[in-house]
Amino acid sequence: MNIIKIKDLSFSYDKVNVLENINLEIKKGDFLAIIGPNGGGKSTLLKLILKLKEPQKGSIEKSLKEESFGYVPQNTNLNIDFPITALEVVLMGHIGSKRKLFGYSKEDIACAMKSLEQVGMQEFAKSKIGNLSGGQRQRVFIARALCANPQVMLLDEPTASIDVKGQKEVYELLAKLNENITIVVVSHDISVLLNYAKSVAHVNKNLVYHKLDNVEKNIDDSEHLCEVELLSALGKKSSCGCNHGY
Ligand SMILES: Nc1ncnc2c1ncn2[C@@H]1O[C@H](COP(=O)(O)OP(=O)(O)OP(=O)(O)O)[C@@H](O)[C@H]1O
Repeated sequence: MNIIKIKDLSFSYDKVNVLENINLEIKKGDFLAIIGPNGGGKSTLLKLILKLKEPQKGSIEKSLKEESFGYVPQNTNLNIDFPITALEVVLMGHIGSKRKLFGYSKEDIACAMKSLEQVGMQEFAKSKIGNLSGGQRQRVFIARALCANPQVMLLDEPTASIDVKGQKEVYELLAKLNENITIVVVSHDISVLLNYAKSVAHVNKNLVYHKLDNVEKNIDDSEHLCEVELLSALGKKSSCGCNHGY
């Protein structure tokens, strides 16, 4: 079943075309990696899917209600020096949350604790967000999106500035969540990511889609291959725009 169907989509900022004739179908249960060079249009594509921007040409059809889509943005607007706990960060994402004068309801807190448990961070509920590692903090942001009970989760570079061990932990968590939730993740950590993804969309103004089912995915994540080399290792070709002759 298609959850998202993008047809002939184009988008420009101030007449500069960033996405051109994009076609993509995202199926229920997919784990889609969106990769591509800096400025290639990946974040813009996520924002269009989330209706944070409107396409100038083409269409995006969704078979689920808007509230079924959870979003973990690239730069969470949160000052990590602000003295807020992991639990409070998660509570901010609880859709039914009605902030009371003296705190949140028991149900809100139970729901937030459940989300923290899902990401393995329950024991850090009372820790200040600034005292957590990058990987732990990211898991808290994922818990915040989980609190709204999404069927699809879109994440924009969830492992930026996290070490390889932390990256793997985040992707392993996403793979576990993928048992019930469709995952769409923008990332530059492709050597790690491709070991978890079921399909990959390479975005550089245009979009090239590869299904990764039935492909040997034992990619050595200690090697830092470029996107074209990786896709080529998977037996695919890409038009990524690097100087590799494709
Ligand atoms: N609000 C904006 N106004 C004008 N131009 C923008 C705006 N947002 C992004 N752009 C431009 O659109 C292009 C695509 O940006 P986008 O953030 O979608 O790329 P990206 O693939 O996510 O990049 P990165 O990997 O660096 O995060 C870039 O050239 C960027 O400078």
